[in-house]
Amino acid sequence: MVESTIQGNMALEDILNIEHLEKIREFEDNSSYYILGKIKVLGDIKELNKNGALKLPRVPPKPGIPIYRADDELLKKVFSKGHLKIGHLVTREEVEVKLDANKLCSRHLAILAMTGMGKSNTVAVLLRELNKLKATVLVFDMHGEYRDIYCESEKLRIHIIEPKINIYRINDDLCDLAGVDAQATKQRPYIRKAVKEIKEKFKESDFSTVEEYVNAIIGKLEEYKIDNNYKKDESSIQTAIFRLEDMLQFRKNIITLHYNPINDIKEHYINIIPMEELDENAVDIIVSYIAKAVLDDRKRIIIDKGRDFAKPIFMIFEEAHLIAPQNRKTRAKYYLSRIAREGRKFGVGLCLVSQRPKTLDAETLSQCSNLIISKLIEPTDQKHVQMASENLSEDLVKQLTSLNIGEAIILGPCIKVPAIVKVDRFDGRYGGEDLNLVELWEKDYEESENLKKSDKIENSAFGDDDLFF
Ligand SMILES: Nc1ncnc2c1ncn2[C@@H]1O[C@H](COP(=O)(O)OP(=O)(O)OP(=O)(O)O)[C@@H](O)[C@H]1O
Repeated sequence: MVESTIQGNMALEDILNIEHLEKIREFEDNSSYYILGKIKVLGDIKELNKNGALKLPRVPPKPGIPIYRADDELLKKVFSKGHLKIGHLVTREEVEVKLDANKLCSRHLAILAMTGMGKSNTVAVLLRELNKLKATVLVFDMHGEYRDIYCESEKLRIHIIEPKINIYRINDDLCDLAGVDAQATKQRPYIRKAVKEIKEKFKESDFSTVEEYVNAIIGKLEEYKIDNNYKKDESSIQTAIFRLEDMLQFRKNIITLHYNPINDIKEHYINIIPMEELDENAVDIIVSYIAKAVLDDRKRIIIDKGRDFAKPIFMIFEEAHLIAPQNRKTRAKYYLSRIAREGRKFGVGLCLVSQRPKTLDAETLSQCSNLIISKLIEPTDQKHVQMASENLSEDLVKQLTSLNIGEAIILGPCIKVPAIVKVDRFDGRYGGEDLNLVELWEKDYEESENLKKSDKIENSAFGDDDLFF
């Protein structure tokens, strides 16, 4: 791979001022210019022909040997043998780049780029390609971008899972879901005590609705309120009751009973969980609840039935820096890093999508061996990614600032050698695309003008006394 080139001219090397330059220019001709290319040896073709792998030769090439432009057929052997058609080499339109789906999903993936550089488009292309492989995918769709995804070339199997949480199955998170302050040292123990006593007395099946269950907890708290032993905490207990009543009122669309998210996941479908209406706290609780349920479920399948019965699943987390932030403890971060460490053995793959890599948890990011990185100009973002991924070399980092929209450096086990790829434009529609504001203004203005005209016509034609009743 030619990493960089410079152009020079021996005759101009020591020029000190413009007059000299003008004089020299009268005599020089094109032959005095030279181009110097810095190359990186990617591997030995003989090995490639033998077993399709690119092995670095032990000995560097001799100085002065001829250099040839690699022909497309050779490049196709390196880049076009995978399962997932993601695009083509940025310098070779005819050389398709196909990624190894096994290595991509089992060794996890991070899709990183500053905003507007094509992350969601890349996700949409991957979803289409994974759908062709009948993959089971679960997308935590923070902006509801993929809810209405539509592809021209491929009938996508899409299943929408409205975010829900079975609050009988959670304990401490119940206080958070109810919005009990993390420092509420009195409310929390009382809620925990009430939940514990209720669960000792009743099974989940004893409650037909989530209201019944929450009101049972509130009933318990009411008992504590009139109990002399807890008199001193009466106001805290009352506040806890208010919080639970608020939860019933404001979170009723996401709290439920008798629900296991695993039963909601359709195998071989792109399962999308639109989370645009949830606040950060609810997102954290739901993402961790589902991520834990998936990991436990896939583990149990392998432990009970063996690897041949594994049900691989690829989970995509948009806005991953909000879910697994670098400097903040969240539930979801704990489960994401567990999946990043253990998921490979149980067929659970992770894809983190972020436009703020420096705020993404470095430990979780470092478990993503595959990277699709588009333009990152923030040096702190670049440094953070480089520290988290040993395969991202200095020379590749230098390329990051010059990438255009839709161009990405792809590296890791999913591709034989790092490459700069022009990602295909998704052939369909997803929610994140840039709006054509001028077109929308024009259309909306015309519609409103036509509306005014038709109102005028209506009024003038009928006038007031002609209205038919
Ligand atoms: N591979 C591509 N080829 C050509 N144009 C692209 C490509 N990917 C994205 N674009 C253009 O860039 C725009 C933004 O793309 P996209 O929504 O994928 O960016 P993004 O990084 O997800 O942005 P955000 O961070 O805001 O979600 C798209 O509307 C499209 O016009």
